[in-house]
Amino acid sequence: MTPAILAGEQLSVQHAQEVTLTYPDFTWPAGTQVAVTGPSGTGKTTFLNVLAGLLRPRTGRVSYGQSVLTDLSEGQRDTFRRREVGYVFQDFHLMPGLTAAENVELALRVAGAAQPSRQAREALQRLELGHRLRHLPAQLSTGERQRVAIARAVAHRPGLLLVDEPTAHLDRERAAGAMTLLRGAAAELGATLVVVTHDEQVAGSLPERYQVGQVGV
Ligand SMILES: Nc1ncnc2c1ncn2[C@@H]1O[C@H](COP(=O)(O)OP(=O)(O)OP(=O)(O)O)[C@@H](O)[C@H]1O
Repeated sequence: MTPAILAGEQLSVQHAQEVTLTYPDFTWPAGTQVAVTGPSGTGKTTFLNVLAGLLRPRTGRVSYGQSVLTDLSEGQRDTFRRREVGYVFQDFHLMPGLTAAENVELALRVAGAAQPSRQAREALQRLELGHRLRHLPAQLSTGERQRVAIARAVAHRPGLLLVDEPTAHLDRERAAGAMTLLRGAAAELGATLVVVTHDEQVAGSLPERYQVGQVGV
């Protein structure tokens, strides 16, 4: 994939009649690594979902290179997400009935990868999970499950890596390790890394910060 400038302007999202979330404008060159911070409930996860094309904002536009994400049809946004986006969910969202390798392979197939099973194996090996390929998520530690989720998110070489609360389930040492992995993976791809976090230490480990916090009614 070709990493590209990610930009947003005049963004707001309405979830329900009474909740309107507004976002500051941003322009992030390819390869930017940014922490999204702000009080609970101000719309950080919602923001990631807009960037992923999972959610259409009420107002404003998001562009990624030449594509205006907010102008795309739902089908086009699905294609964008499968090809350009790697998303590490807070609770990982691994398929419980699939092994570690199958979880990564499935994402690669969906992204149209040429050799999904070899690429899945290699992605897991790079994250030091070569000895866990045939394990089910329930047979893995929390840190290992997270590494599978990271492998799944980066294996198709996305230009945009979105991560929700990567350290929520980890102790301090593992949290630092997870951030090193994510930053290294993004740097290797030249991808933009957007990390939602409550953890000041995590936020401080990233060079840029995007503060979310205005809730309108
Ligand atoms: N699908 C939805 N339908 C209605 N309201 C929603 C929906 N998703 C989120 N909200 C509301 O939108 C607001 C922002 O939610 P969001 O999860 O994006 O915030 P957050 O900053 O990530 O929160 P936290 O830090 O607690 O995880 C909250 O008030 C939430 O209740």
